[in-house]
This record gives sequence, structure tokens and C-alpha cells, in this order.
Amino acid sequence: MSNAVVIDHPLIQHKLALLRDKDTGPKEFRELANEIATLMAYEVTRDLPLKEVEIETPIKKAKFKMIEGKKLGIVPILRAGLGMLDGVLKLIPTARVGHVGLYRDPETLEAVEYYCKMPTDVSERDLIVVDPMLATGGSASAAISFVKEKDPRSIKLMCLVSAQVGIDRVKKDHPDVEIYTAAIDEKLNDHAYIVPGLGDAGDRLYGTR
Ligand SMILES: O=c1ccn([C@@H]2O[C@H](COP(=O)(O)O)[C@@H](O)[C@H]2O)c(=O)[nH]1
Ligand SMILES: O=P(O)(O)OP(=O)(O)O
Ligand SMILES: [Mg+2]
Repeated sequence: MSNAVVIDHPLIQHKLALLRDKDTGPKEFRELANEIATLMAYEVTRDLPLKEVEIETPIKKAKFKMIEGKKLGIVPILRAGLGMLDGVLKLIPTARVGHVGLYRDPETLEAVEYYCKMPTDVSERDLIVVDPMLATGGSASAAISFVKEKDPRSIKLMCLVSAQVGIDRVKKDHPDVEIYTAAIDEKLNDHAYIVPGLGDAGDRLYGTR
């Protein structure tokens, strides 16, 4: 049982296959990650509440629907989450942005926090936490815990590639958080990298290592 919403539109699957290719360099990797994030954000925001408004077209006045002034926030988990930020902002340009800095200790695999800066009015906002990879779930779970200390209205988690174990961990720690992913891969390897995955998303985005 996946417990996550898998957004597997053909355009997303196509771009994700290119993203996974080891020969895709940082420039194209960044473009693809943002394009997929834009397409996913379309689905993640599907439940945004609408309000009725009166608009005068060149023909007549009529009632239409517009998004109710809902306050959104996007929270990339540094560094890799930054690779999805512009893609989400393209669709929701008025969203505020919070940052959570975490790295995964290669020995313990535990998430280590080094930065957290949230919008001041986060308690009035619905947040979308973004990270391309959900492996053990330690980073996402820790990030969500930090963010929860600021008392946001709601939190969704959006990832590109997930492992079932990571989904289970986040759901166990944060049953209230809805998870969206473009793919659920087979398993983790001995270093807790997703298999087949795409490698280290941060390194591939920025050409490090
Ligand atoms: O295949 C992978 C697995 C992980 N990452 C990076 O690690 C964290 C997520 O790992 P957790 O074990 O879920 O904490 C994520 O932020 C990625 O930056 C990766 O790039 N590739
Ligand atoms: O989760 P990590 O350790 O891979 O961090 P980064 O996103 O900086 O690569
Ligand atoms: Mg990394």
C-alpha cells in the first residue's frame, strides 16, 4: 500500500526518464527537475478553494470562479529541494518561500539540520515541502517536524522519486501530511540511495562531487 499520490502523467514520466539518465548534465537536470515540479504542482494544488466572482466579459456580466485568497508557502529542503522551487513558483508566483537546510549524515543516515528560515506569517499558510528524493524519509520527516514548530495551517510533501520505506516513515511520523510523488522505485541500496533512482540529486543539480 503506497499511501502516497503518484502523479504519473505521461509528460512527467518522459521528463523523469531523462532526469534519471546518468548522461544528463546539471543544466538539463535543473531544467527537467523544474519542469516536472511545475507539472506536479498543477495536481498538488487541485484542491485549492474557489470563490464566486462577477466578471464582465465583452458580452455580459456573469459569475465565474477564482482562487480564494489562500496563502501558500513553498519549503525546499536544501540543497536538492531548491531544484524544484522555481518550477513550483512558476505556477504559484505569490507563494512565500521558507528554507530548511538539512544534510544526511553518511554514517548514521540521520538528517542534520543547519538552517531554518520560515515566512513570518507561516501560521496562516498552507505549505508544500519539496525535495526531489524521499529515501529513508529521515530528511523529510525532520524537515516537517521543524516546520511544524512554526504551526502552519497544513503541510503537503512533494517529491520526484520515492522509496516505499520513506513514504512509510513520513506517514508514521506525520500522518496528517499528504505525500505526492512522480514515482515509487524498487528499493534502497546499502548507502540508502534509491534504486534505480537518479543518484544524489544535490550533486547532479549543482555538479558537485
Ligand atoms: O537516492 C537518493 C537518496 C537520497 N538523496 C538525498 O538525501 C535526502 C533524502 O534522503 P532520506 O534518506 O530520505 O533522508 C534528499 O534530501 C536527497 O538530497 C538523494 O539525493 N538521492
Ligand atoms: O540530503 P543530502 O545530504 O544529499 O544533501 P544535499 O541536498 O545538500 O545534497
Ligand atoms: Mg545530496
